Amino acid sequence: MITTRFPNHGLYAITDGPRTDLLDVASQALAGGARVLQYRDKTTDTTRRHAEAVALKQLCDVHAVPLIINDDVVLAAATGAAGVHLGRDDGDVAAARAVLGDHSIIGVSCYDSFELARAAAAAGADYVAFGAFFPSPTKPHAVRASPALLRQSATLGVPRVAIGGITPDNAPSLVDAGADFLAVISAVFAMPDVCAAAQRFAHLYPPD
Ligand SMILES: Cc1ncc(COP(=O)(O)OP(=O)(O)O)c(N)n1
Ligand SMILES: Cc1ncsc1CCOP(=O)(O)O
Ligand SMILES: [Mg+2]
Repeated sequence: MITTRFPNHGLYAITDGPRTDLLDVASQALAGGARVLQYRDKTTDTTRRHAEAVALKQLCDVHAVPLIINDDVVLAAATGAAGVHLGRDDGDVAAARAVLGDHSIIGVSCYDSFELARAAAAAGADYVAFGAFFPSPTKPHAVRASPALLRQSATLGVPRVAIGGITPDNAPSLVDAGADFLAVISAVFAMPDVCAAAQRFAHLYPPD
């Protein structure tokens, strides 16, 4: 099994399927410089989800990019993905760690809460995610977070991921506030040229 180092910073592209061209657009995002890819599919189609996650894992291996599975520890284990992303309804870090092992990447949603981030870091999360920072086309009712939270969380010693309504135009304010990763769905995958869209985010960070 190929394991891929988790990068220090960059574009964290999150897929927006289900869509028939998933592999093609994921490939374009990676060609454009995405440094982490998350498979996010909120359907219950277990068979398709497994097949797509396997295909994305193979694609990510070619690019030496870690694949993170949203919500689903079992799917992450079954596909040999680099890790899992957990929100408040998705189980805790210890349970995921017990299944996925010490070297897996476990990310945790902390919404607008420093306290959630402190607890996640203490529980062994590999990164903490905050947001939404801007109105999100994907999650219009997401709680809103302030860039001050990114600054405050520098003390936690884990990478900070920003999510929610991020575009190439508003992203620099989050990079300035300390976001190590920009997690983006629509401003990458809803764009007509996915590769070019990814490049605009990738260029906001220096090479790793
Ligand atoms: C990197 C990253 N950050 C936040 C989320 C949101 O997770 P969650 O709150 O569990 O919501 P869903 O994405 O599951 O709808 C994420 N997926 N990735
Ligand atoms: C999953 C999630 N959690 C908070 S906002 C969001 C959606 C981000 O998508 P977009 O980049 O399209 O705003
Ligand atoms: Mg979730």
